[in-house]
Amino acid sequence: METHIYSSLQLPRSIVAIGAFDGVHRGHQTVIRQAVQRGRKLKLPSVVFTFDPPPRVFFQGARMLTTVDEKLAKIAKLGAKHTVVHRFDEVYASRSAYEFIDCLAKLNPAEIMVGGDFRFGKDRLGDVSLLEKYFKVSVTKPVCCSQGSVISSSRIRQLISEGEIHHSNALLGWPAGK
Ligand SMILES: Cc1cc2nc3c(=O)[nH]c(=O)nc-3n(C[C@H](O)[C@H](O)[C@H](O)COP(=O)(O)O)c2cc1C
Ligand SMILES: Nc1ncnc2c1ncn2[C@@H]1O[C@H](COP(=O)(O)OP(=O)(O)OP(=O)(O)O)[C@@H](O)[C@H]1O
Repeated sequence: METHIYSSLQLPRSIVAIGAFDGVHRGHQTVIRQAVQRGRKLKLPSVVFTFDPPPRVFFQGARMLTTVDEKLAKIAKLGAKHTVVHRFDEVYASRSAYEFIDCLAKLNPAEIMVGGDFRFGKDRLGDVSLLEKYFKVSVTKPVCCSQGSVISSSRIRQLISEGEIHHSNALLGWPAGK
């Protein structure tokens, strides 16, 4: 896997998965795997576009589940060809949804994979329907745990804070630290 930390990447065509991907939990794994599989099928490079720190860590001081290196190692295991890591800071967060779309356009995505609740740009004003005006978008169905609730990094953080390590590992889909 080629990693592009805080640098821009330009590609003639690609398949892109976007998200904070903190923990690279089972929901994230599904989004990323779909991009990897689609890329293999269409013979296009798969790109995971992510942020460091995760926006929720930056804005809300949430506990980070994986360091950027751990996150990159997990994404590599899932078979992505490239990972772009964008520094998430005050300046980046103030970029508009349209500026983010311009940035994605440099990757010439044939398809973009995200979950239905994906938001982007200043004040989270960009959503899936805006993205769909510019690109072909595939929305991954929510991946749920055996009890039926949607898996999220927030839920895993809560379980860890309650000492529910066994349960949090089940939602992560790989043991903590691996
Ligand atoms: C250019 C850009 C600007 C953003 N600005 C904000 C913001 O002002 N407030 C906010 O809560 N999140 C902001 N975000 C973070 C998004 O809400 C979201 O967390 C991010 O796109 C990752 O998606 P995910 O949380 O679904 O993984 C921004 C994201 C991008 C790409
Ligand atoms: N359980 C899930 N099933 C399907 N897609 C998901 C799931 N969780 C997240 N995604 C998608 O994966 C990408 C990255 O999501 P993100 O990093 O915001 O995860 P999250 O678990 O919802 O995080 P947080 O709880 O911190 O908001 C987004 O496109 C999001 O919509």
